[in-house]
Order: sequence, then structure tokens, then C-alpha cells
Amino acid sequence: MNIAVFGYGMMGKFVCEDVASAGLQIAGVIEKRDGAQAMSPVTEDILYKSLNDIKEKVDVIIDFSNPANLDEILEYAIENQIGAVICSTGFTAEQLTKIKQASEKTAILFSRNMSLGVNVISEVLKQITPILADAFDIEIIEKHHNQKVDSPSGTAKLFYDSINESLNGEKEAVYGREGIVGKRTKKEVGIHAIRGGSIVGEHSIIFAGQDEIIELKHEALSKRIFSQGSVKAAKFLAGKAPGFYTMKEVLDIK
Ligand SMILES: NC(=O)C1=CN([C@@H]2O[C@H](COP(=O)(O)OP(=O)(O)OC[C@H]3O[C@@H](n4cnc5c(N)ncnc54)[C@H](OP(=O)(O)O)[C@@H]3O)[C@@H](O)[C@H]2O)C=CC1
Ligand SMILES: O=C(O)C1=N[C@H](C(=O)O)C[C@H](O)C1
Repeated sequence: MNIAVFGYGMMGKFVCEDVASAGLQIAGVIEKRDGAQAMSPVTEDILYKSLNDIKEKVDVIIDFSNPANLDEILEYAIENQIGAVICSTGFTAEQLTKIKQASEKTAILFSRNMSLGVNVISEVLKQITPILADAFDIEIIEKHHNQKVDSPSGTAKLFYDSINESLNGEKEAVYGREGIVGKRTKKEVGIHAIRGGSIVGEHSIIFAGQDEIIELKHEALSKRIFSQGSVKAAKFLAGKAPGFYTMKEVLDIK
């Protein structure tokens, strides 16, 4: 199976190693920057500027780059009738609609977090939130390294969506609370972003009630959990019919 890895930053490099370890082929790596240094298992001759430059047949694209590349990825996937595993975060609402529309024409897997732990918490939230929401205030705190460009994290948004979906959309996200005068309302879910050092990724969902607190926490200790998840997703997606897939199906979370 031939994989095109879109993005050769921190995640792209891990993905290349994990694609090779899984016995899959790297058809090409897309890095827009001039003078990018190829590192084993990638060689200079497979570092390209765009998907259309890749010489080999591609079976699946794995994207860990930036929302700016979305159109190129979707167009190539549709034209070549191949799958795309989209792991970048920070998309606009309009871009999310584009991803959904593209999935009517080819197989797309979109996930704001590729780890098992986060995807299990996302499902657990759907079950416990309706039981707790009347009595508990809900807040989300995320912490990431100082190189992250989007805030809040995609995972914080995933958790917020799980909470809000389970309550039929009755909640409202409030980011950071800067400048707000007045008490917290029941409708709010506060979302807070911390950036510093080399924190891989930490997410806490706090349910704060009268005299009791429940906290669900996920801490990523290595970026491998994301790269390995993306390779699993690529294997799952190869040859699949057009559709919108998530890590829930890949990881078989019931
Ligand atoms: N779903 C998941 O589980 C995970 C998702 N992510 C997401 O993956 C993405 C990449 O993360 P990471 O590897 O840590 O980030 P890096 O900044 O290390 O790498 C980003 C890559 O995207 C390219 N890129 C950045 N901005 C642009 C742009 N405007 N136009 C074209 N290319 C661009 C960079 O190229 P250049 O070097 O030239 O800037 C680089 O190749 C992020 O959105 C991150 O949030 C990360 C971890 C897990
Ligand atoms: O940029 C990162 O590093 C990460 N991004 C994803 C996100 O925005 O949630 C996933 C993970 O937390 C690491």
C-alpha cells in the first residue's frame, strides 16, 4: 500500500517512520518549504511540493499539516478516487463543510485526535454528560507545546462537540472568559488553552458540582499515539467506498 504523507513537520516525520515500520510504502512526502532536509526513511527524491508531483500511484493520503492545504488534498483524493486521512486541526466551519461534501465523492477519515484514549473519552462524555449536566458546570482545559498554531485544540473542540451533541445543542462555548463581567451561566462550557514548552497534549474535562468534582483527563506522553493511529486509519480507509469515517470505526469503539 502506497501512502502520501502531507506535511513534513513534527508529526509528518513520525508518520513516515510508522508507515515504514508497518511495512507500507511512502509514495511521497509533501513539504512546501524550500530546502527541507529528508530524514530516514525519507529520501530527497520523494520530497515533493505538491501531490500532483508524486510519480507513484497513491492509495491513501495522511495529512498532518495545516488547513491551508485542504483544497489540494480533497481535489487530489477525489480525482484519483483514493482515501484521505485528515488529521490537521484548526479548520473553519466552511472547511468542515467542504470535508463533509468531499466524503460524498471519496473516502475521507477526519479526526481531531488519533489516539485510542481520547476517542474513548469522547464516547464516555456522550454517556455521562446528560446525567450530570443539570447539577455540574462543565469546563475544558487543554495544554500544548509552544509551537502549536491553533487554539483551542481540535481535541478540545471534539470534547465540546460530544458534550453539546449529547445535550441536543443546548450549550454554548465560551473561550477564555477575557473581559466577561458577570457570573457564569448554566449554558456555558468554558474552554481554556495553555501553551508552553514541549507539552505533547493534555486535556481535562471538569464537571464541577456543589461539593464534588469529577475530572476526566487525557495526557499524551508521545506523538507516536497520533502517528500510529493515523497509519491504522490509512489501512482501514484503503479501498473503502466514499463516506465520512472517524476513529470510532477504526478503533471499533461501540
Ligand atoms: N489529529 C491528531 O491526532 C493530531 C493533529 N495534529 C495536527 O497536525 C497538524 C501538524 O502538526 P505538527 O506536525 O505538530 O506541526 P508542524 O508545525 O511541526 O508541521 C506542520 C507542517 O505543515 C506545513 N505548514 C504549516 N503551515 C502551512 C501553510 N500555511 N501552508 C502550507 N503548509 C503549511 C509545515 O510546513 P513548513 O515547515 O514549511 O511550515 C509542516 O510541514 C496541526 O494542525 C496539529 O494540530 C497534531 C498532532 C495530532
Ligand atoms: O498540535 C498538536 O500537537 C496536537 N494537536 C491536536 C489537537 O489540536 O487537538 C491533537 C493533539 O492534542 C496534539
